[in-house]
Amino acid sequence: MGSTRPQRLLRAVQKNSTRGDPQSVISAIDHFCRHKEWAMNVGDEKGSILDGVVSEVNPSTALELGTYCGYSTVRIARLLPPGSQLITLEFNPAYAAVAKQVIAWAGLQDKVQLVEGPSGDLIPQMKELFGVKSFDLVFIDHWKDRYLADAQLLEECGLLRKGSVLLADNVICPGTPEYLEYVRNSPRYESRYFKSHLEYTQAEDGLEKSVFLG
Ligand SMILES: O=C(CSCCNC(=O)c1cc(-c2ccc(F)cc2)cc(O)c1O)c1ccc(O)c(O)c1
Ligand SMILES: [Mg+2]
Repeated sequence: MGSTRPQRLLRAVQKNSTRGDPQSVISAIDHFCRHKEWAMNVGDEKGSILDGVVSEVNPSTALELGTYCGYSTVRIARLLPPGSQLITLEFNPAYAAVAKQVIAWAGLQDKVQLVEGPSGDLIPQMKELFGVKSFDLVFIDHWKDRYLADAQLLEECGLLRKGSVLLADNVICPGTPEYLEYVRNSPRYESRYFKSHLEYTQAEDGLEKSVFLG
């Protein structure tokens, strides 16, 4: 049984970064993806935009949809103030197993709750499972055809408050047309596009930042 790409990415992290140093973990993954094997992390260019939004929001409670190998989980968690929590949902058990180890290697396991399962089932359980009142920030980076359904589910479950920020990856490539149409036309959101590139490539992509108006 050969190794998978996420397993090879994890080995590169353990080999080329310092345990407990999130920045070195981020750099090791970016180097691996740029020079060895492309992988669907948000990457360094869009990652800097993500950092800016996280720092601006300074969330007490944040949610990530789509953990993959934990790259954006580490980017977000390293910027969280003491006492704040990041909950990250991953459907794929193999991805979750690698992400857990990447997050632990970075030393951020105390700030992160990684939950395995389908977002559509888990979102309605956030209040009872984690005592979440509402999310200050939601980073959306999972199945592109689940973005709209899960944004509306967050609204319906009362998990967004006036000022909550949704930040969505891949709104151009692979693309999330129905989600974009919704947040850009709904009176309940103030939406803005951050033009960038698909991770580690020159293809256009970008992040959409949408503030929930209540
Ligand atoms: O992978 C998933 C769905 S979650 C990952 C969503 N993310 C993406 O798909 C994603 C994709 C791309 C991208 C890929 C190829 C291109 F040519 C261009 C762009 C970029 C991103 O930044 C992404 O976030 C999954 C689910 C259930 C399973 O059982 C399972 O095996 C796998
Ligand atoms: Mg993505």
